[in-house]
Amino acid sequence: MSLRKPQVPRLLLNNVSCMRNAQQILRNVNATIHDGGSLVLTGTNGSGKTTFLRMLAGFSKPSAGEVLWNGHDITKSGIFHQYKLQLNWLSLKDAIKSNITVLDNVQWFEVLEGKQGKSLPALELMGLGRLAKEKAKMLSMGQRKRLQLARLLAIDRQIWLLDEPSVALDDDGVKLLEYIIAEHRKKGGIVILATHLPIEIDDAMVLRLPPRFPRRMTFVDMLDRRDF
Ligand SMILES: Nc1ncnc2c1ncn2[C@@H]1O[C@H](COP(=O)(O)OP(=O)(O)OP(=O)(O)O)[C@@H](O)[C@H]1O
Repeated sequence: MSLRKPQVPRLLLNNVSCMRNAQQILRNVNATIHDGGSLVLTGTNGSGKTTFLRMLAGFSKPSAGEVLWNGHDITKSGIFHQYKLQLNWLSLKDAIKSNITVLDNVQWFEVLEGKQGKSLPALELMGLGRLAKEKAKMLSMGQRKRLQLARLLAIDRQIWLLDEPSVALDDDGVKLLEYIIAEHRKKGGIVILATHLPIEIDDAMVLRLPPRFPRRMTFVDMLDRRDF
């Protein structure tokens, strides 16, 4: 008989609901995530994927249920202070400053983190080494996304919250994204991401959020109907 205590999950969502602007967006969500785990959020536009990530990032509080980190409620201020230092947030707003260099756009975040030396290797891994000394305004959409991913690597925190990380990436970019996610997880990192696009992540839990409103016939459906 094993006497080992059951492991406390790094993150636990216990019957969580979340409101936004007085509207119920998420209802009774449950998830358990251990070190090295990954959760992929899917669902129709407006189903609440970003809301889910924002709640985990602490931008909004659950209206019911609880989010536990190491068994502690993240909404308690002492806990949140420690928890937020584990988070790395990537969203469609990329916070890239156009008039400083690509390298400075990563290094600035790294320095704020009290770290050094990872920015250039991260940019090189993401295929932007050649552009490191250029102003960021030179970057294309996909290159901007690669820069955001280089930041994740340079800052190197445990919990990645990624909102549509593969948007604008080409095939190689998506493969790089899949690679850095796999490497991060091997080190015990956690990756929670929202996406509409296919992405290969081994053993990821997939949570499909239900649509918020009953689906009505759309223009696309009308085009599909032969008798129309
Ligand atoms: N700033 C806001 N204030 C109030 N309600 C909002 C706000 N942003 C989004 N919502 C509402 O919250 C719901 C969920 O939005 P959310 O952005 O989480 O969906 P999503 O699944 O990420 O959608 P998408 O696939 O389009 O990115 C939507 O129905 C939307 O109307």
